Amino acid sequence: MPSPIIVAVDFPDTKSAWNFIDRVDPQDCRLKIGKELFTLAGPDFVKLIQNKGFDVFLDLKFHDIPNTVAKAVAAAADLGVWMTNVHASGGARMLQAAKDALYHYGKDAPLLIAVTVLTSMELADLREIGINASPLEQATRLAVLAKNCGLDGVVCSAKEVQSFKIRLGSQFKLVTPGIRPAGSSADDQRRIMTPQRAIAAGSDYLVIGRPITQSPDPQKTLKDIMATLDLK
Ligand SMILES: O=C(O)c1cc(=O)[nH]c(=O)n1[C@@H]1O[C@H](COP(=O)(O)O)[C@@H](O)[C@H]1O
Repeated sequence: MPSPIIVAVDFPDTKSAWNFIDRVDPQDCRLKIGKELFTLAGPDFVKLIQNKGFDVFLDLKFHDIPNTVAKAVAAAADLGVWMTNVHASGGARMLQAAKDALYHYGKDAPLLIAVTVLTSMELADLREIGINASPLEQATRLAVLAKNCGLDGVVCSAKEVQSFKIRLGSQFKLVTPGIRPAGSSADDQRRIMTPQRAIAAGSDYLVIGRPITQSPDPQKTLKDIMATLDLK
């Protein structure tokens, strides 16, 4: 069974990124390329990683007017990535435009995932930006919107997964960052859960960065985390 772990390859330069990538096995994880490395190294870097056999989640969290997001999502599809994402808070017309842009790619289209409430945010952060709902309420509102617009799933906290699986169905993919093995630092994350509990709750994919990328032996840490998971 393919690994549910997506490693967030967040590094300040390509040399350190390659040093990491060369030490992990594409059988054991997929790789997420985000704003830092994509800004530094661009599409060619993504292609090189794909050529090494890794599925790539291009995490650029597009959030703009519908036309701009549609074009950006199509550019991600042209790169041949496995998964890409947009912010659900861009609204229904933006989400629909993103979905429509992938129509012509058929089965080669990347999975299109909407970010709900960032896992670094808690109640007080939502209040600060004028949202008077709990993270669960706000994430639910955005996840329902994403599902109604035909997206493949959402990025959410593992704390929301149990409720979302019931409400949104088993086919709707739940991608959960904010994953921290017991005893590791939360860093800037707020709504966190252990890998074992996140999988037990129903997460489809675990996004894990620093606990693996900063490990002296990333492949061993990856295997250790996989050994804790009860995969069905
Ligand atoms: O879309 C994401 O991947 C994402 C959404 C979210 O709500 N929270 C979140 O942490 N992420 C990403 O997941 C990764 C988490 O990294 P670590 O905190 O190092 O495990 C980072 O690359 C974030 O950009």
